[in-house]
Amino acid sequence: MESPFTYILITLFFSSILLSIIFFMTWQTMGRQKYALMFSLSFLASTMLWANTIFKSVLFSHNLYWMIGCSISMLSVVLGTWGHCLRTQHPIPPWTLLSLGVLGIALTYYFTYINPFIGLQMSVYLYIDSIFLLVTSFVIIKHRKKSRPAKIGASIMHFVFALCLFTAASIALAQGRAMDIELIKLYSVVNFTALPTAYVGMSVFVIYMLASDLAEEMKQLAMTDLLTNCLNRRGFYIHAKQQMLELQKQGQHICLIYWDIDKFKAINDQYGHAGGDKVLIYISNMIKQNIKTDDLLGRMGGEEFVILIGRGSYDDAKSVAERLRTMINDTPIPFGEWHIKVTASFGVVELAEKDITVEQAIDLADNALYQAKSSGRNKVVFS
Ligand SMILES: Nc1nc2c(ncn2[C@@H]2O[C@H](COP(=O)(O)OP(=O)(O)OP(=O)(O)O)[C@@H](O)[C@H]2O)c(=O)[nH]1
Repeated sequence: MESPFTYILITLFFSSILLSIIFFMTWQTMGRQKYALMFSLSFLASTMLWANTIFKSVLFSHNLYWMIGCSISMLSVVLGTWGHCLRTQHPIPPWTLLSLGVLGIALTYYFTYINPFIGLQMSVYLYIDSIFLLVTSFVIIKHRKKSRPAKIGASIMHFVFALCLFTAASIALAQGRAMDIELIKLYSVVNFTALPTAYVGMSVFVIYMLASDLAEEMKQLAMTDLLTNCLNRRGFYIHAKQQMLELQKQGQHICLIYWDIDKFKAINDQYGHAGGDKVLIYISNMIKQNIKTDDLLGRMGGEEFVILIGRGSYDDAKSVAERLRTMINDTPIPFGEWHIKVTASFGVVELAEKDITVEQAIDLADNALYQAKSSGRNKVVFS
């Protein structure tokens, strides 16, 4: 009859294989993101770690088994942390992670062969593993200002896993230079109860986090205009409602600007659809660069755009439209050997009343735009 620990190890071995396969498939199906491959390799390393522990007494001497286990464990956490840094575009350089991993292996080698010290031999690499997990926990939660539940969960699970490793390491260290059977028993209890739970919990939360990344990406895609990368009509309505409340709370003076490129059909006719597309992309980028990051720019369809802005006064807000009109008028757009001359007309409405809706504001601004068009184009009309 094998010890119950062996069955736990076998379960961990198979769980790690499955996790490695899941992340490999994620890598293949989610645009070959490097971080998913790193996670797959990290779990593959864990698989080898559990296999090494299962077969330890059969294959290797105790010290060799320990060195192999410590090296694979380091490899696994380095790859995992590296993956999380890639996912969050965190600037920690990979060589820092690798150096810390190599330091863990070197110290363990030193306390195993050169200056045998059982407490340090067993604990140093676990302490370093827990540093990696704490770094990962921090990197996940710091990624974006607003954390989603999946990220909070994944960050907490990495923290819990780090805490379990830290506890196991501290029990091992308490042995001192020689082995202490009672402490080894306690170490095994932590190793085989808290650690597997934290390990599986952490892995599941990472999968949940990647699924939630995908959901977020889909949501963004559904609200983005693919040609200009601005918000589309749906995205604009959703964001504008929240933004209006936010700007009202800040006591800002809000304006909605509805604008439309003049005689766009003629541009298409003269320069082809590609020329028209170039004009749409160029102008929307130019506008994005010349409004504040909090201002919302949306493409309502065709060559019609809308901007929601908040400023200290209505005069400031209204002057934005005139500034943008002049800029478009003064900036011929390079297209092949040509420079396309473009103008645009603007309708502007003040959102002075608190209970005005985005839809009503757009209707009013659209009326003003219509007047700008019918009175000669290339002008700004206030509602
Ligand atoms: N290149 C390109 N053209 C588009 C796109 N969407 C709509 N259009 C074209 O935009 C043109 C809009 O023409 P109209 O609505 O007549 O407006 P206009 O020619 O700008 O005239 P005014 O608005 O009155 O100044 C149509 O020819 C559409 O085919 C697009 O994504 N790319």
